[in-house]
Amino acid sequence: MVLRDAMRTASNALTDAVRVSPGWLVLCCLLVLVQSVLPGAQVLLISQLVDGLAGGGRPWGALVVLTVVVGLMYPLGQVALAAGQRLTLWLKLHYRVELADAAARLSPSRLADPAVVTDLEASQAATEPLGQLASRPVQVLGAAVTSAGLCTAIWSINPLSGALVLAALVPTVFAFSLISRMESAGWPKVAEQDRRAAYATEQLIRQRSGTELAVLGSGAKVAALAARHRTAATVVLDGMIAVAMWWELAAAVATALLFGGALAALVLGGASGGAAAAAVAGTISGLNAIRLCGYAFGSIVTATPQARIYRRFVASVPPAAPQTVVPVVESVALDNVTYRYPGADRPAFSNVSLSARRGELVALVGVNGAGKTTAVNLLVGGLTPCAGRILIDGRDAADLTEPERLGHFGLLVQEFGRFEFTLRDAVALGMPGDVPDDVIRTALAAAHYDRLSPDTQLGQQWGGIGISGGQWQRVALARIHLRNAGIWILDEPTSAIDAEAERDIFAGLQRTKQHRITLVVSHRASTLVEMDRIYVLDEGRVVQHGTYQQLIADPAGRFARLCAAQEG
Ligand SMILES: Nc1ncnc2c1ncn2[C@@H]1O[C@H](COP(=O)(O)OP(=O)(O)OP(=O)(O)O)[C@@H](O)[C@H]1O
Repeated sequence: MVLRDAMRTASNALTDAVRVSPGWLVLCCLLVLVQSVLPGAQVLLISQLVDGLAGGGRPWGALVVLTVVVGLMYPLGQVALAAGQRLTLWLKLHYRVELADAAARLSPSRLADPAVVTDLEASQAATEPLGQLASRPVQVLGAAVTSAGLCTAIWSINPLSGALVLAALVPTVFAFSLISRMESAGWPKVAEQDRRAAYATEQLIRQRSGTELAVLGSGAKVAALAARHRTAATVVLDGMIAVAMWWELAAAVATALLFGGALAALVLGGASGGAAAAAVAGTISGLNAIRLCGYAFGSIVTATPQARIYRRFVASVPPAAPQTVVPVVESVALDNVTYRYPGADRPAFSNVSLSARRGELVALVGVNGAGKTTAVNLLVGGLTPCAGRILIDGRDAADLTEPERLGHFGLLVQEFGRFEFTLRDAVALGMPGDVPDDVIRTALAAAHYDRLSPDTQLGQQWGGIGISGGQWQRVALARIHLRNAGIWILDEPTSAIDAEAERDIFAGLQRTKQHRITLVVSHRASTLVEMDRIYVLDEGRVVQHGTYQQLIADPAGRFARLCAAQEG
């Protein structure tokens, strides 16, 4: 099983190397193969040289060739190493680019699955060992050729010695199979602890969370959490190294005994002095080859689980489907929709029906946990209803492909991205393809943020400018203006924006509303006066709906109580 999996991993890595960097792979193979026949040749030449000298001759031929062979070993080894490193470099680049492409194709519904995010992170970590994988089977092959060459050379002197030299490979391969199986079980635990430690460390070094922790004086607590996870990972690793050390020691002793047996068989078989000297030199080369073979084989087996996660993840992401923005949508509706989060004991969203038509400004309002974000995720397809339908222009959204469905929406989420690119690039993310500067400027003006040049680099860490939370929100809003899809979903679109600009932004939405359906998610009653219809959500149900005036007129209603609580 371990062997079969390792062979599949090795063959996949070689296939990738053939595609990505065939030149370096071929050079690597050639150099390693040439290098691997040298120890066998060395044995024969030493035997001839020593026996020739003992016989009183001057074996110049053997001496010259032996000098060439020994002289070639070191430079060939160095060049093979460099070729292997270059192969690794290009493969690593290939895997990183391939993974970034796959991550860019992830749909919101897949991103909502925590297992997908875990796999993505594991795949990211896998690009490093994966890059090194292709040179490993070449090294194993080289070691096998070295052993076979030595075996043949020594066999010609004494067959039993030759067989023992070949058998000396077995303990190492066996030990590394066991070590690798143990490591395959241990690595996921190490990776999990490392992931948690990295997350905690990130909180310390990210500007926003780091500042909050510094102000709270609680950085040390987070550092202690990170240390706890790192320690747990280190303990698992340390245990694995201890076990591996014993297995390697046992294999080394068994190998030494087999080589010793090979030498003893030579002596008992009455070998000449030259043969004995050659066998000793061959033993040293053989031990090196076996050590390298064990290491390379172990690396393949250890990387196998990571390679499997990487390949499964990349293969699971469908090819890019171009998204076409749909600029005109007549209606959108939730039709009796129920949704229960996996593992939750009751639905977060129960039998909700609501609708909006082109030209309407519709609000979803409710306290924390009322179900507003769930409603948004159901609409855009991040979540799939347990019952009921989402209708876009009367058509069940479940019948649309994910890119088709997403093309209907411009979504401004509360946790909008603060993309520290140039202002042009940060806004141009709003729509596919290249966007001319005048279109970028128009979008920024619509979001009331037109005082900076599109060339401005955002983010001080890149030598650019720092901008405020409200200004970031306007950049995000400019992306929605640029996208200009038929349905706009704005989740607290002005939460970080000052009252004056907020008024302007809502007046702008009101003025241009006939072109689209606008759904606004908000807690704040002051922003809702402009709305044509308001749905009040409570514990996952629509408890009231109507215009602002209708809802406020019922002092016992949920909406009026919500407003009163906010004003109070
Ligand atoms: N991933 C999740 N798994 C399980 N339950 C969840 C998940 N996300 C939200 N919930 C639960 O679903 C309910 C509705 O949450 P939702 O995020 O939709 O509320 P919300 O109205 O957007 O709240 P807020 O105003 O705080 O953003 C809550 O009870 C919440 O605890």
